[in-house]
Amino acid sequence: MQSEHWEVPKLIWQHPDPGLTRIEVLRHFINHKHGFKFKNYYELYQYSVSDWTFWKDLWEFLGIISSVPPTQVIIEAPLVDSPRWFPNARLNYAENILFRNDDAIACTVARETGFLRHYSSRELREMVRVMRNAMRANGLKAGDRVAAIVTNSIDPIVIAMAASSIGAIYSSTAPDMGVSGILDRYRQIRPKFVFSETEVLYAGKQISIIPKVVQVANDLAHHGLERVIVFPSSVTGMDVDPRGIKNCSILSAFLSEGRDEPLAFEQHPFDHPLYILYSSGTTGPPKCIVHTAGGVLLQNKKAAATEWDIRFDDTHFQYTTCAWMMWNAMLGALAVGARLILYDGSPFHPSVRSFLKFINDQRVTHIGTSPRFLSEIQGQGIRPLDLAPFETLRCVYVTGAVLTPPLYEWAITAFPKRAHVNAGSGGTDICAGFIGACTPLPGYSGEMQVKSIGMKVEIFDPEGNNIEDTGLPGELVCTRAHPSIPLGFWGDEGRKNFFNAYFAKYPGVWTQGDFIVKNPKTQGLVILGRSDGVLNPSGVRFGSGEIYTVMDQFSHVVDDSLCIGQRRPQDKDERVLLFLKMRPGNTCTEDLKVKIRGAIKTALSARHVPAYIFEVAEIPYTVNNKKIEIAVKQIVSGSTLKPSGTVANPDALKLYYKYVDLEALVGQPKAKL
Ligand SMILES: CC(=O)CC(=O)O
Repeated sequence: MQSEHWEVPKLIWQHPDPGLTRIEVLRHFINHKHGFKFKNYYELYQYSVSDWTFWKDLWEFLGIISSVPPTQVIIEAPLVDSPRWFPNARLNYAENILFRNDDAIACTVARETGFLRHYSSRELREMVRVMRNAMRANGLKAGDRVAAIVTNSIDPIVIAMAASSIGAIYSSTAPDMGVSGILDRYRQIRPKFVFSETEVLYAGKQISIIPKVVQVANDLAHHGLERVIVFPSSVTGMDVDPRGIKNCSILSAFLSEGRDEPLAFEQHPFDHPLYILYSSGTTGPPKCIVHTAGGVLLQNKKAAATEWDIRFDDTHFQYTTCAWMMWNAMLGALAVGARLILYDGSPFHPSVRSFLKFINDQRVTHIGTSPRFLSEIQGQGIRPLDLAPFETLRCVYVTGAVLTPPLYEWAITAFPKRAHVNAGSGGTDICAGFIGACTPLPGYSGEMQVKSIGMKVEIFDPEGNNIEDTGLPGELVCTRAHPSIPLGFWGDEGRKNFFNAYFAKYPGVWTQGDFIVKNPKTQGLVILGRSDGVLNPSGVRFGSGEIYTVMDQFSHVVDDSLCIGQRRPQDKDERVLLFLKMRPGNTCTEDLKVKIRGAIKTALSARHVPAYIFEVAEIPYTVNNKKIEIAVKQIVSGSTLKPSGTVANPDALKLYYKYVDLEALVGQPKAKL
């Protein structure tokens, strides 16, 4: 769509008192400090992406705790070389996250069973102290790796903060990941310790993960692992017998090995490694992305404070596993003095109604969720506001996939008007956001509001021209350094894989792999899908997100959908295939297909109409709840794939092989309408 065809979508957000927002306070802070006269977010943003001093301003504004404050902001270097930030500063990440030391609740652990346990910030620090001392007694030192197989509970925070207090590097996976997925990751990073829970509770089922831990421990013993530390889940509190697991202790025994020393935070450079996260490739070994302590701290505290406006004593609930970067990112809320809700389990068990009431009862101020969750409750005909008033709720942040306009518009009526429904996009690659919310600015249906402060995001055409003001879609790129560019990939000799992952497409420019468009009328941004999943029938390029938006109209009968392009070696052109997973009791009738085709034609164009629509039993997802489009596209185009441990339901991929030979299956494509 060219610039002149864009419209201003429905207004869905307007702050009643924009001057009170933290991002506005940051603007005044910077104006005052430098004598600038920036009038609005956009002027502040321009400064943030053209003058490195912005990041020092931000450091001061956020009150980053350091033993040596920075004097120099950056040693400039090409992005691909991960420029050094704040080279002379010394700080500790955990010291910043655990800055509160009082009786206010820092974390609340909750489970499907109704289990609830609060931890004050004083208790949390004490747990970290004991863990740190045990780790030190067992020889953990800066740069060593500590890995975990854990649910979202208090334990991963304690382990990660204790590791970080020493300068060790923390990495976690969720217990639902398969053995090969865990080994693909941890064999590469060679952890010294692995911490693991022994059972998991999900959708009412208690599952022992001991057999998995045995396999992981025995294998990793050949890859540098010195100790396995197991503990029962906080819900069951069951006794654990560590005898079948190599080099294994139970947590209480491990903790008793530490000396009684006070909590201390070792001071390291800003770019000291903190976390290893994994790229969610659905085939091939995962890439181990090494993130820096200072970069993650500055970015995640920035987002908590200025993007979501989380404040001291607020309550933040990000629904996530410990395998998704949103777990790491949510710790930014602790760094501003808020409480975290740590929930693990299904949001639908015993019922989504009780889950929503729990959010209300815990007086949550900020929820982080996914479009999938919202569309599920919408599809079930549940409107949260009918269940509870959500009196404290101020923000509903949605990420992980595209939040479509119908879902946006439903969400603003489903939650209180005061709650800022907004969407953001970034990724594991930077452990931060590229695009997100700006509370004082108006928000429009289907659009993310702004480029995040400090993030020089542009939209490129295939030749590398910036096309963002044309209204045409292109590649999301980042053309300037920011503090959470990772150090690189673990074990990536010569940085070859790092280069190929982000810099092969445009020289010197970070390519994120998202297909994006900007509405020139509002400056709002819309992710249309992953750029390697772009659909391209007869030369019309569009993202699957556009089809999913239309599919929201059918959410009462269609549970989920997957839209991909098929192009086999013998095909002259690509064709669009749409797969539907129906809600129980519904089938994909010819009549429904006609309605879907008609809706797509009306909303988009005849060129967007799928050549085929099929009912399938399952849509494949990654363990981080992302639809797997690329692997399905490859399968239906004739490739045979070996799914990686990142696929949550690998058997679902098998359902798609039969669509390679479509002609045998259904004959020639029908006329489109
Ligand atoms: C912030 C994000 O972009 C999170 C994700 O989708 O992985």
